[in-house]
Amino acid sequence: MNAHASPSAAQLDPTGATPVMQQYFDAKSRQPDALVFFRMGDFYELFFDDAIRAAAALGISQTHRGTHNGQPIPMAGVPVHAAEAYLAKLIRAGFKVAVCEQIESPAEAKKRGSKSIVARDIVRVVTPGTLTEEGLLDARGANRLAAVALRAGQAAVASVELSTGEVESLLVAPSSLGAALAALQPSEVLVPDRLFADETVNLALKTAGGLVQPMAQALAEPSASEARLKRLYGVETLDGFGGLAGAEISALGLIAAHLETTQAGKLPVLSPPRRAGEADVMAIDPATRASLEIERTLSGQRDGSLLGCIDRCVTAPGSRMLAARLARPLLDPAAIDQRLDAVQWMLDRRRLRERLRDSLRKSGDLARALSRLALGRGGPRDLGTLRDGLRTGEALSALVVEEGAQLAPPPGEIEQALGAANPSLSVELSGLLAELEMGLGADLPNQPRDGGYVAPGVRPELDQARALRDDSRRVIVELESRLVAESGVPLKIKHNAVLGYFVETTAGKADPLFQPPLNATFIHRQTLANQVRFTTVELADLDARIAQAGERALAIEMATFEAWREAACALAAPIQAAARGLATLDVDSALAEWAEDQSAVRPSVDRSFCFEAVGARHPVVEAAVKRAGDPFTPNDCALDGAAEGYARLSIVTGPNMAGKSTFLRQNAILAVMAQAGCFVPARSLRLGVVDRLFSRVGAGDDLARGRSTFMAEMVETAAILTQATPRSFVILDEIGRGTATWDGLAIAWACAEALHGVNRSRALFATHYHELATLEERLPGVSNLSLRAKEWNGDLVFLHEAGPGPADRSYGVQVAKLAGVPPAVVARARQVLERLESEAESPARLEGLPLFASAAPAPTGRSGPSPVEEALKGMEPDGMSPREAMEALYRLKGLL
Ligand SMILES: Nc1ncnc2c1ncn2[C@@H]1O[C@H](COP(=O)(O)OP(=O)(O)OP(=O)(O)O)[C@@H](O)[C@H]1O
Repeated sequence: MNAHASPSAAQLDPTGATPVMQQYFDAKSRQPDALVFFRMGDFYELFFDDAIRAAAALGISQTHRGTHNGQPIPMAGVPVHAAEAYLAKLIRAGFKVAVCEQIESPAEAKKRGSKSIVARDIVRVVTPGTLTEEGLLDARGANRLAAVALRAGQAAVASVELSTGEVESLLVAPSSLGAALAALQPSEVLVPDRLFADETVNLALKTAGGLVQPMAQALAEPSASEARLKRLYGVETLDGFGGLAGAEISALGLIAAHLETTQAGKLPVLSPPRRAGEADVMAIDPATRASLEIERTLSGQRDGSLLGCIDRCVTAPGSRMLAARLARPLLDPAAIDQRLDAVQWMLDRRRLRERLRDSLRKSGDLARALSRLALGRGGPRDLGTLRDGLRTGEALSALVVEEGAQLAPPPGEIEQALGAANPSLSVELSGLLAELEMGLGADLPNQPRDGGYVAPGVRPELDQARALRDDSRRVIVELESRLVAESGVPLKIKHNAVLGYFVETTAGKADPLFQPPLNATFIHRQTLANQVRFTTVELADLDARIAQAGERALAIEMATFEAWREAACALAAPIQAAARGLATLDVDSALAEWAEDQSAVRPSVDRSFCFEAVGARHPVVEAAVKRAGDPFTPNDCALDGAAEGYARLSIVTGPNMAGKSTFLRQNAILAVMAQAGCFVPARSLRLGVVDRLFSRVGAGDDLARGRSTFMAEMVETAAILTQATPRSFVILDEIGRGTATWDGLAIAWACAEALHGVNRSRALFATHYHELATLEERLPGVSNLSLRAKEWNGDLVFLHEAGPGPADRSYGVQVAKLAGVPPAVVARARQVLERLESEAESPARLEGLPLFASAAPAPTGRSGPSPVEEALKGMEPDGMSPREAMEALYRLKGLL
């Protein structure tokens, strides 16, 4: 990562190292590609190459500690109490960190012999996908560890959200790997070596983002994977998970292997894998997802994305669930209706909704707290989060009853969520809640060893130890005044970690304490520049009693914590269900809140091929336009895949800046929102479910992958033309604009014809090639739409209104003027334009084109294979790179 001269410790010969460094070498050899955080007292130390790399990444100083084989050992360290912030920085910079802890106290080590050093072991390897700490996670964002595997022609994407214990497995066609991964937005992806070497998979991995971890091929082998998976879940057979396919077992097995190493044997509490099929969710490829800015803007921000705009959730788990819904809209109208019923119910009950949301605000992140507890990283504060979450669940059900809303049974989704979140319906959960309510004190520290969190009156032996400790402290105060009175010396009793309790006085006043008779009572301990410290037999005795009582109190607290922790982990499944219930109620009420605010309506989703939007708006652009004090113009859009009621494909024209892109995107976003179960910003929407959504809107250069703008555009267009179905919804913006005019027009023309006649998808096709408007007369399912602008006193006024018919002209020169292009250049452009327009041939020459060019060629009467078939025979798709495949496709097209 950084230039450095020191070799990695993993390559050094450990012979001759001190015993502590032997331990270090041993740890490093087990995690050669991770930075090793080696615990030494209050610091995590890094050595050799790790020290140099970490010091550079963290901006901390690097020093040396002793020598190894005659060379100074580079060292850098971070204090244990501040380690989390440093860890976060290293993980973000792309490092893995192995935490090597002292696993016994120095006193325990001494028992084995005076020369023994404390035992150390790697207790965890921190990677981006295995984070669970609050400080390291984005509260409103998911943090998924994914794995991909391929077996018997099927691909699987498995994922786990370790911080909540959710596991999922998805079986897809290998060509859909990219889309499936993009929907998950993993932080880390595990991939078997062999698959990593595959160019297409590699591309999909790069697009999805996250740290890619190649894994030994052997870890993905069937029997090894199965065994690991059984171990992870503690089951004898995987049958209970409902016939996992081979690829799924491999992918889940990779996750199990990774968790075994990184969690050093501590088992997380995981829910059984939730199976999702490609058939259940709308496929949205990575380019479409990015261009519609569903979860993030093109520059990677949540603010300004669709999610950022509509998210009114009051809890972080709610926001995560909403993000997951938008990432994967559903396909089944009945399932979509269930979600919409729940939003409608919340919308109809404003007062109840407000009270529910107030209550939910106090609920915290139940699932993440539970996960930390299960992994042994949790503390009393996490138990407090469990208590608050369960208490909220109880309060919500009570609220619903209070408001009389249970009289007519709530929709299934609400009823189920309320039931799961309500601990009073389960003896065990209500028992745990009662115990935590009673047992947890007011101050809840992060670490169990900080003590003070078990409430008084819960454990009599704890109360006794505390009383003894506190009583002794009172005796110390008395002792101080007594010693002052007896000695006549102004002294104080103080405490520190090294000496315990001691008597302190200033150097100038200390003399009498060294002289008889006082020296019989005061025993000298330490002389500093300005102070002298003593102890007395009585004080030493009290010190020991206080320390013992304190230790005893802490031991009782830690044992109590452990008992509660175990009780909570034993109830992992119902607690996770309660967490999901609370998140569901948050999402449903937040969507209702947003719908009320934005006058959004319930969409009607069915199995037709219709798309009928009336008075629709783009939620994000509308918000931006309104912030600037302007109104947003709603627009209608009607398409019919069956091309019966309306056209299947609309050619959208209009001047630059007229609102074409906004119009295209808003209709695609409406489909996403409706199928995700949200109300939509429109006066009405009727939608026949969309199986795949494609958007090719203004791609930039993809230099990282060595593609020009035009090449990137064509790759995306090729994907659409090969994958879009009659159920799909396609928006294409200015196809062909990145090349010579006539080439561009020709490509745009051919694509429109293919979409209309071959793919038969519902499509909006924005273009500046006005020649395409003539397609309306040539093809039965094509209509023209345009976004209007008018000239007013020589200036252009945008109406942002979509209406039937093509645009009359481009107004490009007027837009250039609006943009502040110097007047002389604008005037010259006008001259050139007039000249070109007068010379231009009429579109009549297009009339020579054959109708339905994309239809299959007529039979030639020849009996042998066609040139296309011949050429196809000679092709070896498995050995082709995507670019070669594209080129081959063009060659085939050329043969037609
Ligand atoms: N329906 C609308 N109501 C109000 N303002 C709108 C509307 N649609 C778009 N706008 C405004 O117009 C601006 C330009 O819109 P958009 O980018 O969609 O135009 P375009 O026709 O695609 O332009 P170009 O052809 O230059 O790409 C938007 O940023 C927004 O501010």
